[in-house]
Amino acid sequence: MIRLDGLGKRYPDGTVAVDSLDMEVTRGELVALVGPSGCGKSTTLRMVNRLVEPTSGRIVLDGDDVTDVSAVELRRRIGYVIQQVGLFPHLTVGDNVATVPRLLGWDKRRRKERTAEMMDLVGLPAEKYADRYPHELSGGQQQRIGVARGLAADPDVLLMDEPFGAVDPIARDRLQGEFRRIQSELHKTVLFVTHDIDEAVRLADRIAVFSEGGRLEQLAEPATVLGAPANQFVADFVGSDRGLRRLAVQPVEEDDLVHPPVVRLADRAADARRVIDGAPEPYAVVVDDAGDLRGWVGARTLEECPPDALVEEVARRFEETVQIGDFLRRALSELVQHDAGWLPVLDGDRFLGVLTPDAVYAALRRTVPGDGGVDAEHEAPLLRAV
Ligand SMILES: Nc1ncnc2c1ncn2[C@@H]1O[C@H](COP(=O)(O)OP(=O)(O)OP(=O)(O)O)[C@@H](O)[C@H]1O
Repeated sequence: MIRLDGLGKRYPDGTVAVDSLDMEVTRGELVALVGPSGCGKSTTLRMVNRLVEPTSGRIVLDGDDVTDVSAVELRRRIGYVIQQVGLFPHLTVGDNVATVPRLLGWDKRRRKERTAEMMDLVGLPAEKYADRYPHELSGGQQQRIGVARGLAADPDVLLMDEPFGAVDPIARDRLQGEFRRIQSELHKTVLFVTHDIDEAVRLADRIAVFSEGGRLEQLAEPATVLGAPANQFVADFVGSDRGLRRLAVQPVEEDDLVHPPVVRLADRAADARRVIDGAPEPYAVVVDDAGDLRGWVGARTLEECPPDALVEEVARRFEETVQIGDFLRRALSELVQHDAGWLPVLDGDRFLGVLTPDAVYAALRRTVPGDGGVDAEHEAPLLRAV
């Protein structure tokens, strides 16, 4: 979808903002560009829509070299959302959203319909907000209108430069969540500049880590960048708490699970007790005949009830469960919140096993595909701190 071929920018004063960048972004993918200040992220982005002219290399968009495409045509194909410029203060919010459709000569009715659709998408209905002026919106609302404006002409590609940079952390968190939802509906091809590694981890399909001079140090999925940084630069950039960050991107997998004794609803208490006897922990998980989770039962309860009582009569419900594939962060947060030693993991209703704090720790230490960068010894102390 977007291919950068030996792309470079040397500013007239001799500053090499981007050296020779090769990179591909596939259709529907969101790639976050991260790196220290001044490493050429914004320059890279602005070369894609030709706000900055490259001094070397090519940008190929869906097979077309974009230097051969007119600026108007580019604007239709590429949406642009930025933090700094914001909205035109003298235009209403509705007119701001309709900026590109107006430039493209859409008629009034089509513009109005599209504006209403985009404003709904970002949760600010046109009836209420379209006639306001930007200063009559909160910072977070303005950012949302920025996103609506970027999407208004239904571009294939969206370039976003610190789009949520100017709002407080809570509004930022909400905007990120909303943008994830929008992206899961629209599947735009997105290049997203951020200095916030957590934002990149949360939103990106892949993260591109740049160093000075627009050098690409690693381009990989968030879990790989955090779990197997390509080199010391990337490891330092993503930070010493990357072990914790991995919680947000690493899913619970079957191999992580511990398998306690399992009893059935119709088992007798005495039989269930015998099943628990040999186990390291004094409890069993209770399932029905279909293997669906129905609760748990402790050894003491089974001892105290009549031996021919049914498990069904004494089983207790779990307060929380997680699904296979949920992220470890959710699992760990449930374990901590309920002060639980174990958390059942389900596939739909079917019981698969339990996750313990030790199992979460082991899962975080699991090597990720593409390992071979910074070695495991380097990583172990970081994870031990989790
Ligand atoms: N018009 C310009 N003339 C000269 N140098 C420039 C110009 N614009 C940017 N630069 C330089 O190019 C380099 C890359 O800048 P760029 O804005 O792309 O970095 P960035 O990674 O987006 O930084 P930040 O995270 O601070 O926004 C910097 O050294 C910057 O000073």
